[in-house]
Amino acid sequence: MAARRVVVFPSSAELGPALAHLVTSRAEKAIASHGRFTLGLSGGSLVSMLSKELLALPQLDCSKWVVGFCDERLVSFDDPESTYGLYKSQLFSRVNIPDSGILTINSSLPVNECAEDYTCKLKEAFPDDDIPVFDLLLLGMGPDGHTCSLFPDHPLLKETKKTVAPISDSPKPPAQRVTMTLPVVNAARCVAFVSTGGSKAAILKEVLEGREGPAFPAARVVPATGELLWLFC
Ligand SMILES: O=C1O[C@H](COP(=O)(O)O)[C@@H](O)[C@H](O)[C@H]1O
Repeated sequence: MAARRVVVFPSSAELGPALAHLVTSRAEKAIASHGRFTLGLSGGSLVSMLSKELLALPQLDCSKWVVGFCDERLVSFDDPESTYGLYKSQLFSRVNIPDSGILTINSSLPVNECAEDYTCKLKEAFPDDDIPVFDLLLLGMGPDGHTCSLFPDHPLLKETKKTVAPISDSPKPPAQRVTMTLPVVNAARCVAFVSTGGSKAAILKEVLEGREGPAFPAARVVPATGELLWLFC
């Protein structure tokens, strides 16, 4: 297990540029080592912060990026809840990432088939890995300690075989989603949580310091050999 690094920023004005630097420095390193950069994106508050910060960079070359989704809501891409839809309008449409480098779900499928289809897409994108190994996963954490679409006390926390799982009883709407499982998250080369807002401070303390009772989903993110970073303000 690699060491965890926790960085506290006074505000999102400082956290944002550090996040952009993390992404571009990991991209540079990955492309130099294996010719492409594989990035897993979360939704929620991360979308606008990441998009704004990456677009503010003087130069951004995404031509060798392969982007997947740590979780995705099963809604059409033009629905305001669609994580892909939000990134498309705020980021992908403004940078040079090829369409073939964006691994979207098929939102017209029923949730179980959608998860199977996304599993196949990841397998095709990572033909040499038994389990997809992303260069960088950017995760959020909800005020209940959830991450991806892995919620407290949910049976999906125990999933060990699937790389992508369906969920149809998400306590946070929309109810139907697909999510990377903990084995994929914990196989990444680097996992970075981005957490902003005082409302999450109490739960963050419990995630970082542990608590009595079952660990929160976010606390179960412990990359086997990769790095774990927490960026929060
Ligand atoms: O529903 C979701 O929530 C989490 C946390 O979102 P935030 O708005 O509290 O940052 C997010 O990471 C996940 O991708 C999303 O589907």
